[in-house]
Amino acid sequence: MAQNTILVGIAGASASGKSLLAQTLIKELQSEQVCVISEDSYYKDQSHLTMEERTKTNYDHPDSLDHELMIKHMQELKLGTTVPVPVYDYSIHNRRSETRAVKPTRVVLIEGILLLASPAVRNEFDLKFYMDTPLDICLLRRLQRDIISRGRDMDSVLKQYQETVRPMFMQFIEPSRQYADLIIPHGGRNRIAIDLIKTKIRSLIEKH
Ligand SMILES: Nc1ncnc2c1ncn2[C@@H]1O[C@H](COP(=O)(O)OP(=O)(O)O)[C@@H](O)[C@H]1O
Ligand SMILES: O=c1ccn([C@@H]2O[C@H](COP(=O)(O)O)[C@@H](O)[C@H]2O)c(=O)[nH]1
Repeated sequence: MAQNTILVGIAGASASGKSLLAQTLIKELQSEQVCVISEDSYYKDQSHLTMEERTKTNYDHPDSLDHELMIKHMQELKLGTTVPVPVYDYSIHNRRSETRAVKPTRVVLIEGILLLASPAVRNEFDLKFYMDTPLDICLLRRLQRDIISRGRDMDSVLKQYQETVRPMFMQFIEPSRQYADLIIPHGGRNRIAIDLIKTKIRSLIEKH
């Protein structure tokens, strides 16, 4: 039996442009056969911790993510099942009580920092991309984004960057680059990469 849902992974450093690339593809493809899930949705539930304790979590280590649930959802999507994806709220460092129903569209884009770091997760993907944006550019974009959209201040972003974001990038994310099928430079506005990926996705939708 032909596989119905194709899973496409977009990995890379925080603020490398993964989400922008995924959203641009969704907007420009204008197809009901494509949707996007963020790995961030699968940060573990932290309701049992105080806000102060939550700020100390290492959100760049694989242990902070419920990859088991994510893999279960990836496998269910491939079997044609709609899945309840958790909704994550960065401002409280926790999941919200509601979930988002994601249907098994022909192509499901999944974007996240640690998608290629473990064999169990990366083996579920049919196509794997890695956003290869220089780290200093990522830091500048993260500072701006986290202050404007994620309820953070400059001191906390810089402290977290030095204590966990950069070290975990070196330990887990950068070494996972070798597992990508395609490496994308210049961030989420790389027009040639966007057009090539759109052509590939359209051909997958048409073959269906
Ligand atoms: N090529 C680019 N040029 C300018 N800004 C960009 C570019 N790529 C991403 N950004 C901006 O940088 C920030 C981080 O990008 P985002 O897509 O959220 O990264 P990620 O999903 O990898 O964490 C966002 O505010 C986004 O609009
Ligand atoms: O509560 C949280 C959860 C995550 N983070 C940071 O988010 C990034 C991953 O998301 P991107 O969209 O790829 O940037 C990761 O580096 C975590 O440090 C957080 O700060 N707080």
